[in-house]
Amino acid sequence: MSLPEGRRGEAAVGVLASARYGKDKVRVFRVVRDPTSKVHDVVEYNVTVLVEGAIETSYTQADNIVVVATDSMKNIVNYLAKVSPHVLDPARFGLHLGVHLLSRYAHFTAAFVTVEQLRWARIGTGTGSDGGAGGIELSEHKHAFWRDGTEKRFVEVEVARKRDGDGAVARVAGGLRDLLVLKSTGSAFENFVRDEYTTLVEVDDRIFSTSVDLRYTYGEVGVKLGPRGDHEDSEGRKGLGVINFGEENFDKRGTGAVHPWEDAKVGARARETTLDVFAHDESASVQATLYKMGQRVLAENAGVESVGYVLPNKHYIPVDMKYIGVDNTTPLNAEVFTPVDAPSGLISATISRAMT
Ligand SMILES: O=c1[nH]c(=O)c2[nH]c(=O)[nH]c2[nH]1
Repeated sequence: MSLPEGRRGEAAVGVLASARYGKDKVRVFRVVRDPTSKVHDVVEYNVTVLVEGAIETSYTQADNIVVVATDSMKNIVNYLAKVSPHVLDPARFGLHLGVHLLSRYAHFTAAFVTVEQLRWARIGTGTGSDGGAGGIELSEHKHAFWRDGTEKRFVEVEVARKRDGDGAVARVAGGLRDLLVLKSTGSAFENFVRDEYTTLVEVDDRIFSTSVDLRYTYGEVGVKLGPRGDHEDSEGRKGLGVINFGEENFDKRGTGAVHPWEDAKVGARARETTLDVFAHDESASVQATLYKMGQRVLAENAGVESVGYVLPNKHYIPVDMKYIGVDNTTPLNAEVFTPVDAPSGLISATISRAMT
């Protein structure tokens, strides 16, 4: 078999095995105003959009005719943030973006969209500023928000064109990153391997702190693609109408009771469950607590197929005060700790739904 040619006509030593491109870290903020109630909803996203398809020649032949500029992809993210009815829901917005990219550009075979959501929470009206909801049943401010921690929710959407015929399949994963938690008891670590390398003492009571990264996956769903070209809805908005999350746009094959576009519920439930297990488990180890979290998330969310956690074990070391005659190391006397940035343990696992 002849090798492809390199730049100066010599035989290339490599072949393009895979190629994917797009825009990373598209920062977008959207406000949705209700003109009647004057209540505003806001979202802030970091969006990544990547595509695959008939783009090889842009790499191998320097042929940009197949390239939709990454700058245009950024524009598409902003445009859909303006016109998509799904913009307030990261999973639906990600699906809309993926479906729109394949509907609009026939030579793309797959789109990979990640939507990371930053936490803007309403300021409670109890904080006493004007603009509060006053007499109506709303205890939170209509248009003032605060950044509720560094935790982020994310959704990863892959929309892949079916090889035969119309439509595409969507694979969706959701989760959260950087949820920092700590408990000051209810955690032990005993009966581990003791050998010539062991210095760690066994403890039946310790501080347990971790920064939760959670990622869960849904079963594949069928998706309809919109008309090719500049599809417009009745009000002339391009890109709308290709997805509406009604039954007619999705087939449920491979999913259970929960669909990926219901991710808002699943994400909130998985977060609550993670916090609940963390708080209440009499932890024998990070590993054992992680496993219980995964089991609960699977049990409570029928459409979820697998749950993965990455849990750093953020060590808090009791300060040795024997030099001054003070006991700060035996379990009940350990009160002053040094939080250790590095090294940390790193415990991860994925729990998949058992085949029945
Ligand atoms: O929960 C734990 N799991 C480990 O594997 C481990 N290793 C260690 O030093 N401390 C801990 N804690």
